[in-house]
Amino acid sequence: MSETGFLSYARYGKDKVRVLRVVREGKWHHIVEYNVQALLEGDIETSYTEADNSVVVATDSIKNITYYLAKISPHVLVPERFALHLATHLVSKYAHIHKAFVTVEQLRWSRIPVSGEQGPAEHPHAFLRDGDDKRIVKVELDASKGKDKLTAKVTAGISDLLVLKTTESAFTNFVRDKYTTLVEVDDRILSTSIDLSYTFAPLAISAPTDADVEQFVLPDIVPGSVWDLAVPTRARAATLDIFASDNSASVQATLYRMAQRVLAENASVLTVSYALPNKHYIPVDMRYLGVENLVPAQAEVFMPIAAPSGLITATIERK
Ligand SMILES: O=c1[nH]c(=O)c2[nH]c(=O)[nH]c2[nH]1
Repeated sequence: MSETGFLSYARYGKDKVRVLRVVREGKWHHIVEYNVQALLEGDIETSYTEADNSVVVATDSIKNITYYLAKISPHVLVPERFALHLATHLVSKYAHIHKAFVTVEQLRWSRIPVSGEQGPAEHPHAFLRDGDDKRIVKVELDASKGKDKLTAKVTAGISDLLVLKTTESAFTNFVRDKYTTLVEVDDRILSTSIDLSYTFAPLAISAPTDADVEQFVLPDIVPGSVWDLAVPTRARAATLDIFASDNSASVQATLYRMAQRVLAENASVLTVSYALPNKHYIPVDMRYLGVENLVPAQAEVFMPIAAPSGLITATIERK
């Protein structure tokens, strides 16, 4: 077969591996629910170019490894640590695999509040989905300089955090020309579904051999580091706080303030990126009924517009 193209990029693996893990600590049960994507790169070209499956770790096996690690990993309750453990095992186990790309999406489960004997309490084993936003962790593990010289790039963040405010959002002074129909408003509904991601400096990881996969030792949980669970908590709180309290001149300006706050509060974070769709809510024109509903600060009935939406994105880097 004469070939006109060459393989310039190849990466494969399993997507949407759904797993719920229960950790029992006496009567207190802890859970995490993850959607995992685990992709591999390495000496796999011939599987594409020569139909050579001898270099293919089946995606079914990658799924099985994901469940095995969910069972045995001491790091399973922390998505950054679980993703790193899984990625490290994948590149350590297979000599011809040089990079692993693991994305863990964590769904929200919080303890159901109950009335305890001494007042409000949290239930030890009953949970509630208290939001559609997810915690997202991406690990890119690079073993191309040797299996004992691993470096990991860790990105973490949030997706689908849906918010809305009913005032303290304006949009004025934008370009006006023959294409402009939008009117300036000093008061509007602002709603967005927040996607946030933040990065850390690359980490050097000492790899386990296959034999000690269960004893994988990760770096210590240093306050402010990638392992510090206060980082995701603070980043989410800062994002919500700025969204609520900023007197917004635009999505762009509010985004920038959110990112500055996340950088200021988390010394180990190097870059902060947001993708903010501007989910428009349009005041309904009822003048044909003699009803006023168009004065921005007084409008009461709005039509949510599913599409199109604005989409405002940016990355802010530490100086
Ligand atoms: O905050 C906004 N930024 C924009 O860039 C934009 N464009 C638009 O039509 N409305 C808005 N709102």
